Amino acid sequence: MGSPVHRVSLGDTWSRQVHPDIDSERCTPPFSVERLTNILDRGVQNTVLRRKVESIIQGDPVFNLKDHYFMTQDEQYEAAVQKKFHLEILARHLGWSLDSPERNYAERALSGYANLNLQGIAMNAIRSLGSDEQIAKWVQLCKNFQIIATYAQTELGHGTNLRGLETEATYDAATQEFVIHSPTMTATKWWPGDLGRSVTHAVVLAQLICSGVQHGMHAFIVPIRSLQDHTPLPGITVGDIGPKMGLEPVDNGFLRLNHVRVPRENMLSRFAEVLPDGTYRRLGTAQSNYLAMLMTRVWLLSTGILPYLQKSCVIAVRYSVIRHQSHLRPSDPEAKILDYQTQQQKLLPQLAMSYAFHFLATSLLEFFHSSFNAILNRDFSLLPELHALSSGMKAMVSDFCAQGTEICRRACGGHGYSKLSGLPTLVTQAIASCTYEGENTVLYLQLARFLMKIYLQVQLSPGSTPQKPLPWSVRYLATPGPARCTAQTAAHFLCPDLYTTAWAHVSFRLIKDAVHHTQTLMRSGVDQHDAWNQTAVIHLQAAKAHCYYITVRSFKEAVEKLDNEPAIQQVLRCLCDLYALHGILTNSGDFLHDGFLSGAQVDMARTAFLDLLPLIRKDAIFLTDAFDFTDHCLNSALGCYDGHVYERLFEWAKKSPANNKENPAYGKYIRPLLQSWRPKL
Ligand SMILES: CCCCCCCCCCCCCCCC(=O)SCCNC(=O)CCNC(=O)[C@H](O)C(C)(C)COP(=O)(O)OP(=O)(O)OC[C@H]1O[C@@H](n2cnc3c(N)ncnc32)[C@H](O)[C@@H]1OP(=O)(O)O
Ligand SMILES: Cc1cc2nc3c(=O)[nH]c(=O)nc-3n(C[C@H](O)[C@H](O)[C@H](O)COP(=O)(O)OP(=O)(O)OC[C@H]3O[C@@H](n4cnc5c(N)ncnc54)[C@H](O)[C@@H]3O)c2cc1C
Repeated sequence: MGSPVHRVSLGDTWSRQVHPDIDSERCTPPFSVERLTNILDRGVQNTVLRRKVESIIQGDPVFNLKDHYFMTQDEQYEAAVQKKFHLEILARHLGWSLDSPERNYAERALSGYANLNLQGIAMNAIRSLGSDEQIAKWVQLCKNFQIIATYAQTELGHGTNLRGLETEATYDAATQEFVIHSPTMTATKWWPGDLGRSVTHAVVLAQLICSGVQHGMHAFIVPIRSLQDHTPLPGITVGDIGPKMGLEPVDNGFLRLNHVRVPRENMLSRFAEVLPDGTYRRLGTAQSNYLAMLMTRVWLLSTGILPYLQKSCVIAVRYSVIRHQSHLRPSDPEAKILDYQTQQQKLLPQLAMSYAFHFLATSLLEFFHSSFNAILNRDFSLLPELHALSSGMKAMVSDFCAQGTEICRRACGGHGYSKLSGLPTLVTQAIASCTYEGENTVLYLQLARFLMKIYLQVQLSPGSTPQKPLPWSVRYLATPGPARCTAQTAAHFLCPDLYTTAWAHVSFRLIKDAVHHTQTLMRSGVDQHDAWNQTAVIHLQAAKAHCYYITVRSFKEAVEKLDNEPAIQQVLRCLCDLYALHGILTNSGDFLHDGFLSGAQVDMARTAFLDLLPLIRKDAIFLTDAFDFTDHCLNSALGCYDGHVYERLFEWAKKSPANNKENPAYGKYIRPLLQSWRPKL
């Protein structure tokens, strides 16, 4: 086991002793939690390094998070910049370069509490859209924090429809400059993170116009604020967009550009360039400039989105073995709430999802890394699949993480509503990820469009070997499986091949149905675009099923690779079973629709699912400990490693400014109100 001292980090006196209710859960680990942590970290050396970095972070008073929940938005913003600044100084001192593992671990430990993260997304844009010279120049400036940048694409009027963006970049051959301009109110850039009060530069996405001809969305590096005194530069109107649902430390901003001139070299030109005389040369495809979003979507899955669900699981599961409420049997002492089947049914599928998405994000990242260099060298053959898959997976993971964090929050009853639990912050962070970096419905529909194309391609040449092999994620569309599920007992549903086949079947059928509906409409004379719109809900359902199938398959394959870790393989197998069956049960209509499953088989699947709950329940604390989040990073009164929920909640509440100053409302209103009746008493 890893040293608990590493995890018990808040320095509270009672932390030295772990609460007996959580201690007893950790008595006899059936597998090595430490090994599982190493697997999640992708190597023991990474675990060692991560912990070293986390100890440095949590030992430094500037990174203390204790007062965070009592801060105003303004204070949270300032504290988040302070942390970023301090991290930068520390990193220079310790030699942690911006892309180093140490730096990533430090960011993970401070996730949500330090800002200026759009610097990373702007760098993604420069790395994917810039020429080698531009990368060398601008990435270096960003890395050194000589400039602070954001990615400014979304406008007041358009976020999804990128062809509708109104910001203009008109080339002036006389001066060899672009004139960047917001021609209308709705062209105002709206939402970019760190823009409101912090950045000096923005990667601005604008419609390129050369000699009166529009060439679509291109990226331009635009200075926003003076590097001397941080005042907005001439022609720039910039500010904060005001209060939001969450993400208080981030200053999301607006930006209006009034004929701002930037040199020709500031257009990112890997996939398109403008020659000095104004000649436009396209070097990629019309969508090449969308590459920055694709890269960020893949990157965000494991760094920015999944941790919200994992942390929520840690907090809710730990709390659920401390919290006692009511009695399982009248004569028994009050039960731990995690012993109620309904509590297990809420939390354990979320835990299973946390693992499923970890392996999914890992395989997507590997796919991305293996194809990125080819794309940069203008080999776009893998791009359609990568775009479709990353769009669908970003939508699915953020959707489920948003639902899952909220399920965890509600599973903690009243205390889950307290910000001190950490859960409300995690919920609002996860919810934001359903919208940013592509609104989820829109992203699912991108995947659906790809699936329809592949399906039609397969149908055109049924049985024959296609000229080039189908992309790996959709190969199952060429080989439909059995029309009926063969399961005859509940135990049969614990077979990974059986439930993976079931998911492939449902996904295949929904894609087929969606395409069939679209084509029927088109054959009846409905125009192609209307037909798509009138069947979009069905296509959406198909895309979701495909995503579920891919997740089940990647989880199954990841577990199969763990042959040399039989104990861990066994527990992860249970989680994989639970994940697949939970999906079947919550979408049972789709499996019953064409008789693939009978009602009796759904009952069997439910029995298998319910039987898994107590098995996983006994390992639940180990499975959450394995994520190895420090108490500092969880920043939750409910979720600390030591289980001292009530003491911590009480101590933290006592620190509230409301308890430490005179009540201004008393003198002004409460006393006069109470006293207004006095003469009559
Ligand atoms: C370490 C710890 C750190 C912690 C760290 C946490 C930090 C937490 C910070 C959070 C930070 C948030 C940061 C948010 C930052 C923003 O939110 S930035 C703004 C992001 N905005 C978006 O994502 C907009 C989403 N929308 C889109 O991308 C486009 O509208 C769509 C959906 C792709 C559609 O575009 P369109 O031009 O209408 O294209 P469309 O006609 O649908 O498609 C044309 C063809 O191009 C293809 N295509 C479209 N896109 C692509 C593409 N990318 N590649 C290839 N082909 C493509 C289509 O498949 C289609 O192919 P065919 O079917 O024709 O063969
Ligand atoms: C917290 C946060 C941070 C952000 N950070 C940044 C940033 O740093 N930089 C940046 O540039 N942007 C940023 N954004 C903006 C974000 O990327 C956009 O909000 C997002 O892409 C969605 O665009 P939209 O707001 O225009 O929504 P819309 O596209 O207007 O969506 C509204 C509704 O219309 C539906 N809809 C739209 N188009 C279609 C369609 N074709 N088919 C079917 N339904 C459709 C959607 O499904 C949705 O239900 C951020 C947003 C948030 C919330």
